[in-house]
Amino acid sequence: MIQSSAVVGLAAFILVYALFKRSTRPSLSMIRGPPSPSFVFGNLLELFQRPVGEADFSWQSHYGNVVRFKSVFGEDRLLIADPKALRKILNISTDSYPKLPNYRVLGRMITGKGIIWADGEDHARQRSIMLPGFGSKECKAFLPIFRDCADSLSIKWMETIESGNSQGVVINIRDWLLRGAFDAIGRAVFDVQFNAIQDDSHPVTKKYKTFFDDIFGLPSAGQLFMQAASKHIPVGIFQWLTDNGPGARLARARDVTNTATNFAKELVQEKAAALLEGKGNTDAFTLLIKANMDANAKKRLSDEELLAQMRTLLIAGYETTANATSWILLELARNHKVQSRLRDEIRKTEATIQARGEQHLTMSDLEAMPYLSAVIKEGLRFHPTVPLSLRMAGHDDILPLSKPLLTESGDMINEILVPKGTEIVTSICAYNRDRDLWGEDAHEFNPDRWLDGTTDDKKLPGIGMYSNLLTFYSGTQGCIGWRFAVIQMQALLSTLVGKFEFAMTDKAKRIIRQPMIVMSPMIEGELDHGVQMPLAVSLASKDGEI
Ligand code: HEM
Repeated sequence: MIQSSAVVGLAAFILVYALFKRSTRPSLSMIRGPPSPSFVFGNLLELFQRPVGEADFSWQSHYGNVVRFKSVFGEDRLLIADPKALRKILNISTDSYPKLPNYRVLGRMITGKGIIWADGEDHARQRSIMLPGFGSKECKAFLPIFRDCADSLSIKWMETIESGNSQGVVINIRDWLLRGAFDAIGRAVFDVQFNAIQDDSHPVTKKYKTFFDDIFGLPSAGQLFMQAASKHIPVGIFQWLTDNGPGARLARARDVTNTATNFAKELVQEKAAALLEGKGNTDAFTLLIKANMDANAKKRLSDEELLAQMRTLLIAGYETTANATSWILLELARNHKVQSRLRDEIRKTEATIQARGEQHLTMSDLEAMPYLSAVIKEGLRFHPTVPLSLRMAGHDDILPLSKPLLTESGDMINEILVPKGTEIVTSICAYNRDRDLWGEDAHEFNPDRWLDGTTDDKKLPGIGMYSNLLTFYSGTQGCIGWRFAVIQMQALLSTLVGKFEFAMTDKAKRIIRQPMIVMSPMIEGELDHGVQMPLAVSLASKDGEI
């Protein structure tokens, strides 16, 4: 009784406060957008309860690359996919577009006060210590680890196919790719053997395996409401609520935090001791600790921040890459010609390696495979694993637009005034499907666009970490692990597509892209079975024919 009165009281306070705040702010009413089906939830359910991109693409095609939609209690938010506007937000005026304070509280709950939580100078300081572990040379040096993981996965799939008494079996490839990504992160970033491909009983892999699904998957209307409305709760109180509040999702997050913190503490101590003895390894985290030891006192990360970076790298690095690779294999299963052409390129590379009298692919081999690169870029464009991110206007600002935008009054404008406090969805998935950038067939999976001149770097807007894609975000908050991810995907795809053929199953035809911070595959009608991508897998013929 007391609890429900408190909830009603809190909701009433939020409503009054939200209406007051809104009445004192300049309006966004000139920007067009979809009608809101509900005063309480606005358009949030369309955006976060439907498959990824459905709302973004439909709004983009109706209203253009800047869309006004409603958050809770009729509050305006913007969805932005316009390249020039995004460039200003992410590359030019980053400090004017901070992360949302209430979402930072959620970030702190999941990773601690690390780089995902940090903003402004704090963020720049943390990032400068983390970057040396993820340079081009460092990531290329991880190739043997990625190859090993791909080989171990292949052995498991071969065993499954052989035990299936037939040439083909159905394998939940997403589950295996997740195990492979754990092992890759474990060895390359932490120099730890999780051995998840062999057996996923390590306490860390067990706790993290369904982390995103358990905490962010299939959010109820109430949860979405609370996430958005929490902006009106003072940060200290919201923080206390996430640390102590009831609810299975919060309890799950706290449980994972405890496991991860214990794991991180041991490892940080071990690595620091090894470095002091002059025995440091070349895993990314050792490089990070070394950079920290070498930094001047003002720049140095505290012990708490070091632990937070470990949790951040663990969380940021496995599901993203595993899902991205799964989505590409789904496209190959759907597009046999693409799959076959990729396998031809892999066979030619294998022949070159044999002719050299060697066994393993090198970075130069991978870099000399244009079709593999085109398939990966197209997969990352078409299925961006992190489909959106939120930012807020720190002060009134003017955003330039790449293309004139039609307003409610019928005028065409070339820039928009964004009032201080406006929450902005930077739509990675909508930017990646913009027809002006990627061509009329932007909604089709077509690796050739990267080879036939359709995507002309000179015409693209100069944002993103990789090939003008927004998939790894952009600017000083762009993904630091993008090279790590791309090389891992190169190793995985060249090994797996060389050895196996992938085909659709009845279930795979019902795969949908579920939003859970990352974009994960689920089967329509089987959402309660969790994340899965069941594909038919058989041995690929040696001559590359399917
Ligand atoms: C296909 C794989 C990946 C995708 C699509 C991806 C995507 C992203 C995106 C969109 C962001 C920006 C998030 C935001 O600010 O809201 C980000 C940040 C980040 N990513 Fe990745 N990521 C991937 C793999 C990785 C890997 C493998 C690592 C590390 C091993 C990693 C580490 C990070 C870190 C530390 C940040 C925070 C950077 C900062 O705030 O300065 N990511 N990633």
